Amino acid sequence: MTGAAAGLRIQPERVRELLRMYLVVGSPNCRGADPLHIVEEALAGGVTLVQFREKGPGALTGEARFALALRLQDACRRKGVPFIVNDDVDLALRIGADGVHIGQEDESAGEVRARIGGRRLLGVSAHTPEEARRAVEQGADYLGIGPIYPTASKADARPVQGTRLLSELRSLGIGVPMVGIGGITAARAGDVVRAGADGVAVISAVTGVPAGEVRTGVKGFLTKIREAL
Ligand SMILES: Cc1ncc(COP(=O)(O)OP(=O)(O)O)c(N)n1
Ligand SMILES: Cc1nc(C(=O)O)sc1CCOP(=O)(O)O
Ligand SMILES: [Mg+2]
Repeated sequence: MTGAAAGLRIQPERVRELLRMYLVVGSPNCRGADPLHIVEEALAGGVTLVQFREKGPGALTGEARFALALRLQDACRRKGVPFIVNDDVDLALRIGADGVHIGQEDESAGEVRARIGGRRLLGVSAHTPEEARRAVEQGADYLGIGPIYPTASKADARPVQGTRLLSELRSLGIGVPMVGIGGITAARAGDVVRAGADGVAVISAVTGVPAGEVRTGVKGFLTKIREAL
């Protein structure tokens, strides 16, 4: 499937900035609130990248999932914020998303890069220096490193690793853009960035607060991130 053209041309030198405050979101994370409203509030607060991760108990399937992806992508387009699809390359191509995020249990990075072409962003989860190097060789634009802290948002998360792997990868000279993920709160965001991440990827600290607090919550994250850069 070739699908719709990607909407935004993302320059490689912009990737670090896009990772600063990365919202990962699906309807199961929104605790009954409208995911579109949560995403719009998060965009108003200043999130820099959004990943559609429709996964876990009660996740939408089929056309309802497709329709939600389109609505969230439209909201991101209106703000000029890139929209990434988790795991599902077919969906990303069908809606003309700006990229895909995959893990070690998904299709290989090389295969996904071949399918999405050079214009779309490719994010890959890595848990060791070897996985990080292989992902970069196969065309990853950025790495997702986690779980940094305990998380309730991913049932099959690997053991918590703290900020150790981020620092190790940087000390090995791996300079690719990286984002920390897993249990990250505004209070912890500075430590993640100081360890070497270009930004933080967050589910519950944004989607799990009352909708009226999402915007100020995101602004609070951005303050801590900027202080740590
Ligand atoms: C930014 C970011 N980093 C890591 C992940 C996790 O990806 P994966 O290991 O494939 O797990 P699932 O999210 O698919 O359950 C991510 N989604 N985003
Ligand atoms: C989607 C995801 N991936 C992880 C990894 O370790 O790769 S942790 C995680 C869940 C992040 O959600 P929260 O911010 O609520 O902890
Ligand atoms: Mg995955």
